Amino acid sequence: MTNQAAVPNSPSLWMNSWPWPDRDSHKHVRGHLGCVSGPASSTGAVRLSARAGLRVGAGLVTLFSPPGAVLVNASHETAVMVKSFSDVESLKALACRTQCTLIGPGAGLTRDTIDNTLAVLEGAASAVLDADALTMFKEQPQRLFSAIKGPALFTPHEGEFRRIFPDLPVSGDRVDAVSKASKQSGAVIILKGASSLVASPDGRLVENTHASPFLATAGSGDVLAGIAGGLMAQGMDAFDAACAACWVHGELGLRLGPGLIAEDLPEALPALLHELYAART
Ligand SMILES: NC(=O)C1=CN([C@@H]2O[C@H](COP(=O)(O)OP(=O)(O)OC[C@H]3O[C@@H](n4cnc5c(N)ncnc54)[C@H](OP(=O)(O)O)[C@@H]3O)[C@@H](O)[C@H]2O)[C@@H](O)CC1
Ligand SMILES: Nc1ncnc2c1ncn2[C@@H]1O[C@H](COP(=O)(O)OP(=O)(O)O)[C@@H](O)[C@H]1O
Repeated sequence: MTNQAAVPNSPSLWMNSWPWPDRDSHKHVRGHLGCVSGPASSTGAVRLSARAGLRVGAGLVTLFSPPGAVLVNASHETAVMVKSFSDVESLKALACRTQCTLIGPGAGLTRDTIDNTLAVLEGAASAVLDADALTMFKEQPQRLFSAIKGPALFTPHEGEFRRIFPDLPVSGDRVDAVSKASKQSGAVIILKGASSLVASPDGRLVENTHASPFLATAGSGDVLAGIAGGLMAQGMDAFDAACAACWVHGELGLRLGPGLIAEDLPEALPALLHELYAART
């Protein structure tokens, strides 16, 4: 047991590290987020992440798309860019040009997702792994953990957490489970749920209860991953970005309430960001 108490999440924990642009900032200074698309039939999830990353302030967001999904991605996107990759080497080369690359939402339960996830961890300066990028390592979690070179954030829901940390029961002491998981893997972890826990390998631990049950809707977690990735692309520490993303995501859920769908979340960000910007010290 860790006997560790989680610190309640609040803007005071991360507001001073929020990456606001300077007067002279240009888009390249504001960071480049890459988001890896799945196949043509499942591109929506990662587009939600990309949109959230752009809204939260990344200067550039590019969808890295397999050739067969380029048309569907390009026909949906305007400010988000689309680049094709045909193999792991070309994906790695694209990820190398980002400050953060996100993979997993809608990636698909295929061997390609394993290879692409490893390429992202090798190429990108930092990485966010969600959904299928975690699930696909359920038979070989150590292979995933060994591939982490830089800051990495995992954003599992409980089902995904159980798959890659089968020895750490989340049905019991969640704080203990997520703390150990973070140390075991070397990644910052958001264990999502009605209350979300954020753990860092260095022992930091925060609990976010600032949220709404209306966030329990398809694609909401994809947006959370995109917010965190967008902040990491702008240079925010992975743990601070994870805490900030949980709070902001929760606040959006509280504001939007009944009728909320995932697409609403990135579009509601500007009003909230205006308030945080005005409140900065
Ligand atoms: N718009 C789009 O394109 C969208 C596409 N999406 C994409 O779909 C793919 C599949 O993702 P997914 O999360 O829906 O399914 P999956 O990984 O099979 O896990 C489901 C199983 O896990 C368990 N479980 C336990 N606790 C849980 C919890 N708190 N929350 C949820 N599940 C929990 C539970 O099983 P049980 O514990 O009941 O046995 C449950 O049956 C993935 O690529 C994702 O990105 C989505 O993002 C939606 C929007
Ligand atoms: N009852 C709830 N109260 C508050 N937040 C919730 C609740 N249920 C789910 N959430 C949040 O909604 C998001 C759901 O993410 P996830 O399960 O990955 O869905 P998806 O894969 O559809 O994006 C998480 O951020 C989670 O913390």
